[in-house]
Amino acid sequence: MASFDKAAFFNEKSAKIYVAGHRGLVGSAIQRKLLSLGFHNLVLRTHDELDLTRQSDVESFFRSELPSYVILCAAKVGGIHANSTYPADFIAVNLQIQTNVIDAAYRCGSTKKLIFLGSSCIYPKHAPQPIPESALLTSPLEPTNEWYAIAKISGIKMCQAYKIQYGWDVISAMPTNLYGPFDNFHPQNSHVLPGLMRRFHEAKISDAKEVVVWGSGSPLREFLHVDDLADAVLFLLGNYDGLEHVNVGSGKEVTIKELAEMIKEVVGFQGKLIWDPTKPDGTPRKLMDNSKLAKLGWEAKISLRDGLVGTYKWYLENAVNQQ
Ligand SMILES: NC(=O)C1=CN([C@@H]2O[C@H](COP(=O)(O)OP(=O)(O)OC[C@H]3O[C@@H](n4cnc5c(N)ncnc54)[C@H](OP(=O)(O)O)[C@@H]3O)[C@@H](O)[C@H]2O)C=CC1
Ligand SMILES: C[C@H]1O[C@H](OP(=O)(O)OP(=O)(O)OC[C@H]2O[C@@H](n3cnc4c(=O)[nH]c(N)nc43)[C@H](O)[C@@H]2O)[C@@H](O)[C@@H](O)C1=O
Repeated sequence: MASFDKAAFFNEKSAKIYVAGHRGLVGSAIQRKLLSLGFHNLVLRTHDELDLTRQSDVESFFRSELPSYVILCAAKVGGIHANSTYPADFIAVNLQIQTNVIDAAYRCGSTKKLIFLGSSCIYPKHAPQPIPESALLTSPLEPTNEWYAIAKISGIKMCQAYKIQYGWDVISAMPTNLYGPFDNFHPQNSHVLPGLMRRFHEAKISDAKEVVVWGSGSPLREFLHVDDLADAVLFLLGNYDGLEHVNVGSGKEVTIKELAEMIKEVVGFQGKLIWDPTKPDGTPRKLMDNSKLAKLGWEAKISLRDGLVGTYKWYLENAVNQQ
């Protein structure tokens, strides 16, 4: 197995890079970033072309493509409602995808480095704030997304195990809540930001007087624009080869009430917000400690307000007729 030269990644513009999940929120941003930096030998497969839950298909794909780098952003993803409603899918599909991809990438022999993406929901419900990487597995998880979190924790541990046993250069990044172009704007299954953007937009168009927002409005969340995340992922590929996972966030948090007011204003909805207390709040607070990544030399650039304006523009131009 070739060893990883930290400086080399950004000079290897012809390296074969497999972006798993390239049509999703994160994968599409990573693809844009790679192309903008001059990387041109990308390997891409849609879900229909390669179902990553099928072990033998994944093994054949790696044996024939032999990528040098793998960025693993294919996953079963959704907001608080989807996580609570489809726990079997969230645990099984994510375990299958990540196990198949990580193992096949290692065994095909060509992959110099793989980055696995987890999520800030791996941390305990009542973790110390801001949450350091060392808070992993220190107390119970948030019940609304524990199935997804357990799969993601297994992914981190699998990467560590392959690094320890085989000396393979495999790392994990834990992004906070993300948003941006190519997000999922589904009314029930999406995350809060695209879900509310769509609801406020549809209320504005239909001249509705009220919009219902889930929960109490008091939970705190940290949002990161997906273009910042893509930049951080490539930064880590070029600059990090440690055993421990790395938090990736903006360092800024807002309450869901503040977020809702901001989206309302960006969309231009004039009516009232009605809070639905029958819907779960989820984790009360989820601000990550991003000092490890800051010490390596990376920080977020896109403010939440600018990111919201850009995302709403993208929504109007590309996704407004989505079902
Ligand atoms: N969105 C967020 O707020 C956060 C996301 N993350 C993590 O970032 C990563 C990317 O998430 P995100 O971009 O939001 O997710 P999306 O749902 O936007 O994209 C997921 C991608 O995975 C692909 N995919 C899903 N199942 C399969 C399968 N069985 N076989 C092949 N491909 C499959 C989809 O392919 P296709 O398009 O062809 O259907 C899609 O391109 C995930 O690991 C997620 O856990 C972490 C923190 C927050
Ligand atoms: C990224 C992270 O995302 C998920 O965790 P979450 O942060 O709780 O995700 P969320 O965006 O769905 O909700 C954030 C908050 O917002 C409130 N909320 C209000 N109104 C709407 C609403 O309309 N839709 C949604 N989804 N939430 C709403 C909602 O009640 C909650 O208090 C994990 O499942 C897991 O997938 C994960 O890793």
